[in-house]
Amino acid sequence: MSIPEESAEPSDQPETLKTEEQEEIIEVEEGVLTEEMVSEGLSHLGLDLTGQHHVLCHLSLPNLSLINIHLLCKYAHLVKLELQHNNIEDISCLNHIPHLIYLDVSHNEISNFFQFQPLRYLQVADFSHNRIPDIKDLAGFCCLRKLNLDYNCLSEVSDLKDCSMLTHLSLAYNKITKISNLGNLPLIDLCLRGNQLHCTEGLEKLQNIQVLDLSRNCITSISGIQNLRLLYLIDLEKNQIMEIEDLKYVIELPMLTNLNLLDNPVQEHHNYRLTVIFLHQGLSVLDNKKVTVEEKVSSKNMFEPPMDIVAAKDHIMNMVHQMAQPQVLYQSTMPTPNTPYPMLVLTGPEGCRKGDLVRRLCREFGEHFGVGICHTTRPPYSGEKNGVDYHFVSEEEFQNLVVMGKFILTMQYGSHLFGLTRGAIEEVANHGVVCCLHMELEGIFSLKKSCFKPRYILLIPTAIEKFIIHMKSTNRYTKPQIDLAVQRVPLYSKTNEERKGFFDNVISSDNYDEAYRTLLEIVKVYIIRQQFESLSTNNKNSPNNVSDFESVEEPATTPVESESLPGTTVEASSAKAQADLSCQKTLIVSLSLKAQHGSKALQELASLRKREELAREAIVGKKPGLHSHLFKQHTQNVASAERDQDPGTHTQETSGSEVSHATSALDVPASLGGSVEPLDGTLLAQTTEMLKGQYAAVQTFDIPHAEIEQSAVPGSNFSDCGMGLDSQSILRPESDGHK
Ligand SMILES: Nc1ncnc2c1ncn2[C@@H]1O[C@H](COP(=O)(O)OP(=O)(O)OP(=O)(O)O)[C@@H](O)[C@H]1O
Repeated sequence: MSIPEESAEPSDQPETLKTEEQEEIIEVEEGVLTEEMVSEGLSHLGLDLTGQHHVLCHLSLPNLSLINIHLLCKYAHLVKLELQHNNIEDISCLNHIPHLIYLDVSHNEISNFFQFQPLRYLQVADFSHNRIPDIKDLAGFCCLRKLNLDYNCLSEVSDLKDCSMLTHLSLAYNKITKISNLGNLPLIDLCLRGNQLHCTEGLEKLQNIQVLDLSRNCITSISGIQNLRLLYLIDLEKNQIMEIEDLKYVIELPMLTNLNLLDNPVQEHHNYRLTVIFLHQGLSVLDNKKVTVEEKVSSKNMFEPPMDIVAAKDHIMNMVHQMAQPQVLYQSTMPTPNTPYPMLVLTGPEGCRKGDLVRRLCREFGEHFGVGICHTTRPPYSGEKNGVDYHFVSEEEFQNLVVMGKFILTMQYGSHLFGLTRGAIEEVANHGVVCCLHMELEGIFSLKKSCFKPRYILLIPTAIEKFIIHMKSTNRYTKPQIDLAVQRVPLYSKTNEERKGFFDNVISSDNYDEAYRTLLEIVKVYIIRQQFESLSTNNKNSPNNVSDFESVEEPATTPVESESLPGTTVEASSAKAQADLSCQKTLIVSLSLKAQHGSKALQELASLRKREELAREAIVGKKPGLHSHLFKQHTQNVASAERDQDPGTHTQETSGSEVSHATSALDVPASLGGSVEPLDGTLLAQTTEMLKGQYAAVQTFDIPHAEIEQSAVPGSNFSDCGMGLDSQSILRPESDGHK
């Protein structure tokens, strides 16, 4: 059976037609938006344009390979339209959807930027992953807040200046080499990740910006971003920032808390992380890692250590070097609980003439005071003499002295080193006088860590202009030196304010002569008290107690207090200038008193008395200790066992004591020339009488008695108002201090 040709023909014809139709339908279905698709993608019931009918106003049509979306012209009521992941090139249908608020056409084939009538209500537009080559004027899009243009073909950012509502703009992974014409956009968040920027030029006017992503560019300079005062996060990962110096613009950003510099050459710098943390102390996240409190403290200690830390380090260094040397006995300055070696230290900024004051005091009252001569690497000023003003040494010599453990303290001031040796104090102490020093604040911090407990007097300029004029007039100081000195003035006043009792007295240095008079006021009271104190100590320790001495009225402290403002001190000082004469008389009295005892200072006698007493106690077995082995030869082992139990006895002084006493139980200290006999009760009694006489003389010499009484330390007695270890300061700080 065969099929007739005719019948075969007609059946063929429709077959062919059907295939074409079918193909056409398939083609349409593949790229064209249909009603069915729309109906499936609609959601969210809302009101239409008239406000009278309810309509579905969200349309979501992702991943449908759509090319033709003209059908959307019929859906004018849409407010949200999502067309991501299609193949759309033409979005002109949007002209017919005037109330659109949200538009997502990401991942399409769009190459024309916003080629439709301005959508007045459009707030959020996502055009990422398209082929847009440039940005055009968006002036009509007056509600646009967020615009995403990531992964397009943009080479320049411009023409956005009229988007007066635009706060979020993302332009990541384009080919942008230049930012221009952004004007004063109210941008808060700007992303320029993955472009080809070399600098941050063009961003400086974005005053509202808070988050800035500039990662994965070729940025070498971030100049201009210092103007972005609200910026709190800046991502600069994978750029070409080389130097810490380049970060100076970041450091000026007051709100910055989060900085990312990962994969920049600057990270290779030594101590990079701590340096950046130190430079911007407001950072809480650096390189995507939380900044810890420990890091902040370490960075501060590394780059701007508090004076306490510097002093502690200096002290440790000097102690270690001292320990490494053969131990030396310093007889004259050996501290004991009741008779510390008295010292007077003047501090203040360079140029306040504290050195001159120290020298003048020691020149005029050399029987009481001697200058402790420090070492320095600075060259002598004209007129200065080696061994008189300083021991002028080379840097190498200075370092050798450090290693030899000679220093009690060292400090660098400007480009020069300064140091105080134990020998310098001992030298003065050997003459039986008070050691006077002048030094910068750092030196004070360091000295406070030592066994010495001097009286500290702060000299502070209150009239800065005058201070500068004085410094200039000396022709000694360079401009940077003057600047440094002036800059350090607040450091002194701040220390005085914050650390109650840190300084025993404060004197204004504005007027040199007045400052000297005030200094005399302070030291005159000191001299009297010091002598009474020494005597009192001897008196207590002596078996031949001079009982009637105890009835002597306690002298007073000076009213110049460390807490008083420098200005107040000046007033006080001028009020007391009239008492200067009496002060001088007092000094004369004490000088004559001293003359009667040969050249030995009372504090020396007291020191000797103390040691004698310890020896005496050891003999009678009342207080076995260091001295006991000197007398009980047969119990040597026991004594050394005791010593071993007390690690404190291995201090420099102790070991020295052992050496010195090894020859004779009652050896006279070398500082006394080895010829002075141990004191006996008669001498003590004589001394007491002498001082009583002196005290009476002082009273007749017009020392304002009321002044003395007013400032007396309540509850204290003579033995605890000395100027040293375990004693209250003579001029008691008003509140609890740090001494
Ligand atoms: N051992 C030391 N430790 C700490 N500071 C010191 C030491 N020796 C000196 N100084 C201080 O170093 C600073 C510089 O010393 P320099 O002798 O150049 O000062 P100056 O110009 O004489 O200052 P001033 O007029 O205040 O005495 C001064 O403030 C001085 O007091």
